[in-house]
Amino acid sequence: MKETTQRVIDQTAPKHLVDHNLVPETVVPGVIYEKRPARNLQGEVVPGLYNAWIWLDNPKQYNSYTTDMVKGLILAFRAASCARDVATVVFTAVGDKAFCTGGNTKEYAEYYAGNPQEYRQYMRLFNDMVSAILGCDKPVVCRVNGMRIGGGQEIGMAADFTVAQDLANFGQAGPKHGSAAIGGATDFLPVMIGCEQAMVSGTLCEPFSAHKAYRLGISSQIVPALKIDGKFVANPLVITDRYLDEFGRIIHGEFKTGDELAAGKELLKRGEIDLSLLDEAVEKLCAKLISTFPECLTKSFEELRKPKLDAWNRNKENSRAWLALNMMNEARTGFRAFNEGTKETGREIEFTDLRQALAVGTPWTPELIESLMPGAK
Ligand SMILES: CC(C)(COP(=O)(O)OP(=O)(O)OC[C@H]1O[C@@H](n2cnc3c(N)ncnc32)[C@H](O)[C@@H]1OP(=O)(O)O)[C@@H](O)C(=O)NCCC(=O)NCCSC(=O)C1=CCCCC1=O
Repeated sequence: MKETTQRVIDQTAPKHLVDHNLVPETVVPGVIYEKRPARNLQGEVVPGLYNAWIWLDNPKQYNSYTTDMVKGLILAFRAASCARDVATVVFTAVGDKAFCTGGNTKEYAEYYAGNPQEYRQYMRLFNDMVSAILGCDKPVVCRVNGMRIGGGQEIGMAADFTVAQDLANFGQAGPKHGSAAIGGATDFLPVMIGCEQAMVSGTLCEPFSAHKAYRLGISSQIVPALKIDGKFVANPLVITDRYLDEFGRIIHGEFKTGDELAAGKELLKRGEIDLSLLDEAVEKLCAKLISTFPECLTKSFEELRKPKLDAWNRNKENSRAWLALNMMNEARTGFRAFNEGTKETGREIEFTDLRQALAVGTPWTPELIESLMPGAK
């Protein structure tokens, strides 16, 4: 730093700083808040400036968030927002399998199923978490270390940037597990990828690859993560070497099939996952972000968030109410099925059985729900 600027700081910066945090501590199990020194474009540490790395830490359950973790995230985003010395927030998760697969289905099935008033309170916290990301006073970079599914995709899309390792899949789970992707996805997806692709993602729940996410515009950068014999290679399960099929349809980023897929799986088994390029890309983006005027940057991202924020604010209260009541029937059934099912029985219900029952006016009863559980005799 120039000596003249340092002199001004010494003479004019207040000796005591007011703490604007809601609570002094932000330590919640399952969420890690870490301040890492910020770096400039040359990769050098900039003394006195940091990036806040907010980690989901529940890798055994694919970094799904429990109620306590939702609270932890709200506090963490508030802490980062208030920290004068924090330039950028990096929102990520532990491990290389999953960034987040949404709400914790065990908690949903064992506590919230059939308990709409409790889920309504949970949804207050969930909504506050999404709003905390969208309202963060610092730019938020989602470092996608692995799959981003369901509510995980929703909180990821609430971030300003998405930088992903290319083995990560993206998608929604709601209508397959008894929910609707109205925790942000139905607000953000049409804005980000257009109505038709949003419809495909939000209703059919077929995951798409990082390469496709990049092509559609959910991610601004992807990097390879698989190393074979010490060399990075693109995700071998996905078509990355050609753009069109013989009929002119886009196949770049689609999942391989047949022998090509089998060969890809063999390669994947042989390799090791290394997220160093992901970290490099994230650090570089953070460095670009601090090489700007702070207020002008803030005004810019606040304006650019508006299409997402407007849709979110328009719908979030209605969504909360609908999701709460849906815990009486479809969510109660779908989340229990995922939680109680196994790889052998399957973890989804027979959807056509339910539809056939409803088509002849069968009411929702506990007996109907039991009969739909995977493996029910
Ligand atoms: C498709 C999957 C994401 C990944 O499938 P696969 O690769 O086959 O892994 P699994 O064997 O299924 O999972 C590995 C272990 O992780 C546990 N797991 C995964 N996801 C969750 C979760 N969300 N909560 C709790 N535990 C989870 C899984 O049980 C395995 O552990 P085990 O001990 O059994 O070996 C697949 O995992 C999947 O579909 N997961 C569930 C996705 C989901 O339904 N998420 C909730 C969506 S709804 C949501 O998030 C909402 C947010 C707010 C608004 C309302 C709402 O609904």
